[in-house]
Amino acid sequence: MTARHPRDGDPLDREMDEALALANESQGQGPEPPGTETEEDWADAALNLANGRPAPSARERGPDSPDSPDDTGDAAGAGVDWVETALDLAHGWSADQRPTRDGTGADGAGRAEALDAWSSPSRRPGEYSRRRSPGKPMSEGTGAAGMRSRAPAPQTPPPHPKRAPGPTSRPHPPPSHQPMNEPHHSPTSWPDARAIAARAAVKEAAHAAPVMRPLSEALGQVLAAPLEALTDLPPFDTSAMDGWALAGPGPWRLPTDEENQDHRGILAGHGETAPLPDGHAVRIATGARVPPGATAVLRSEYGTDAGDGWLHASAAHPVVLGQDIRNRGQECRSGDQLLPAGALVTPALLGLAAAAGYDELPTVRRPRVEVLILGDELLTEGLPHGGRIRDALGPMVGPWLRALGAEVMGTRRLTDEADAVYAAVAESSADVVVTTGGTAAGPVDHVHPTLRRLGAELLVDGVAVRPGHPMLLARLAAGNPEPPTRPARHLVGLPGNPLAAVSGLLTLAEPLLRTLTGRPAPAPGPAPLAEAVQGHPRDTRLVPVTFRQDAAVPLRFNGPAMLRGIAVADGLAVIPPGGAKRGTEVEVLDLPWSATVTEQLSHADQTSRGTDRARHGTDRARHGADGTGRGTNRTSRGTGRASQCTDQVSKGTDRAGKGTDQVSKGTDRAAKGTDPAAQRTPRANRNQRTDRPVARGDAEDISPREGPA
Ligand SMILES: Nc1nc2c(c(=O)[nH]1)N[C@H]1C(S)=C(S)[C@@H](COP(=O)(O)OP(=O)(O)OC[C@H]3O[C@@H](n4cnc5c(N)ncnc54)[C@H](O)[C@@H]3O)O[C@H]1N2
Ligand code: MOO
Repeated sequence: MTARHPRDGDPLDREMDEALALANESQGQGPEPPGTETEEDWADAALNLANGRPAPSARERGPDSPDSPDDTGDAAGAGVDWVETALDLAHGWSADQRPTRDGTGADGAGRAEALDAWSSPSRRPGEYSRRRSPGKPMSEGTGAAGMRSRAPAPQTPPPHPKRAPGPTSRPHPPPSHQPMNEPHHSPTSWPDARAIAARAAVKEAAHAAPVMRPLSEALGQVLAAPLEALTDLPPFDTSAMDGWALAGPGPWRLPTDEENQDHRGILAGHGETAPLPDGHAVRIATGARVPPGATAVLRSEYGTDAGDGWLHASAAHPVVLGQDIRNRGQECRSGDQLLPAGALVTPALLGLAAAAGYDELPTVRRPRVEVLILGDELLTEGLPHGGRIRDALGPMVGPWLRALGAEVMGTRRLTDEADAVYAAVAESSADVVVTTGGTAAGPVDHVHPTLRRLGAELLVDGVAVRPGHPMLLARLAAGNPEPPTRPARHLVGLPGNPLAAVSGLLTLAEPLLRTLTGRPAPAPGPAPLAEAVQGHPRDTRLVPVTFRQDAAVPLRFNGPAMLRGIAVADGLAVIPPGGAKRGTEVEVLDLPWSATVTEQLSHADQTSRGTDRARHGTDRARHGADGTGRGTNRTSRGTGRASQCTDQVSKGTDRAGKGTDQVSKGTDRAAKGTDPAAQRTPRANRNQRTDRPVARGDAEDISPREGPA
């Protein structure tokens, strides 16, 4: 699905994405990235780093420079944008010097407005866009058939001119054979896109009825209601030790043989026993119900039964009132809230729920998701051949969505035919349809036309993020062809470039599914960068990182079409427009790998029992113990991962060492409360599951009367 009309998009943006990827890989040889400095600096640095050479002055370069952009295949026309501007600035070209796509110079009449922008090279990209994009964004009523955009005004500078709306009044539904898509309009900022995705399905989530699941099938689900204790815990006064239950001060009279029908004394599981008279003792086991009248428990190693019918406490261990008795209700009283709605059902929660009297749990219904893979060029097996490549997203997206809490109904591969895509989306019974590929504006990119034919509402149409900017989120109308009573469905359009698809998963699918699965938002997890990362001047970048000593180390192979970096990553660092210097605390998005591992373990465990029931249970447990897994993920950060990534990272220990310095400085500052980053949760402290509200029952509560074990 790669054939494109030359006027449709941003090949130069993509070229710059690749340049950014290369720049990161070769930072050791290049200048420090400019951070938030000028766009010209950024363009210079990116290009030099990408080309692996020191930065010459702009005047040293000319139109014959090897990094000339004239091989990009982009038509000029509406195609002028900040990247071209940056390239020209980097090359020292003026507008009329800049080579055109056909190599003949300025492009003629259609170019006039664009050329106007070149006359002031110090202008920022938004200014060019503003001058050349007088039209309203599509969201303000461009009349694209059936499509409305709710995307708020972007925080980033105004849109790329190619995405600025043109006249889009088109009859509804448009013809399915429409060869070319509408131009993109203004991208939504990355934070706004995530916020919109998180809010998009609030109504649907609220109306979904909880599903009662037996404890054996509830692992990895989310509680749909608070977990309230159905009993006191412990439910009765309990002996904490093997020994004797005592009444009053000693020595204590032991039962005679006649009285002591069971020489083992009171065992766990026995019903209520006769009251213990003052001055008497009786053998008792750990977990047994303490008899009425007992005032303490004496551990077997602290007392002596001399065989004369009397029990003596050792002088070294004087008996304290109530010692080694766990009082009824010490952990909770019946009706206490143990965990809030939204808590992830972990193995520990299952244990607690059982202790508190539950046989089954009310869980949030998992959203049903269908994955549609678009692209005639994709092979499902064997080696790439004849211009065709392996489908990397089919095997990846479904499991990723499961890890995010979805029930994946299936993954279908579709041909690049408009009607096939339309039919698949229209007929899907999924709550969320996730497509891959076809989001751009080429002749066989059918996602936008399909949404138009369906009268979908575009909530996000392009995001100011690299990679992944063509990603989209739409609400599919609940009317025809569906029954009107049906809740709205959503569609997440992931771009075809594999890392761009990952970016879409984390930017749009994760917040959408988080709402639909009732999970709380993860606490922000900033980490200091072990090295500087080049930024895009206008868009957020998501860069695969691994952790070394809690600093985020950017990984190589982070180009839009590459998965090699993300495959060894611990997370995706959120690099703000303009870039980030070494030591800067940046947000790092977690990857749900460990949940997938949990799924596999669960699967292995269940299938070894070989029952249908087990298969069912595995399916249900599939998205795994997110929270517990995260802890594991984080603790492994400084150890195994670090060695694994030695050849992944572009810098030696020197840089990382400096990064570590920055970490400790950051920590110091945070401790003093002077650093704004201290407002957020440092990643190092996040093993404590800050993403889950703390309920009363979370607090450790050890009876002061229970001695040390
Ligand atoms: N003229 C323009 N062309 C492109 C633009 C643009 O703005 N203007 N944006 C580029 C960017 S950025 C991306 S990302 C892609 C998104 O395009 P689509 O979502 O329409 O995806 P495709 O064209 O179908 O595929 C893009 C690329 O990815 C490969 N691909 C697709 N699916 C898979 C898969 N399942 N497994 C592995 N690889 C896949 C496909 O072969 C293409 O190479 O558009 C750019 N173009
Ligand atoms: O390169 Mo695209 O940004 O991969 O989305």
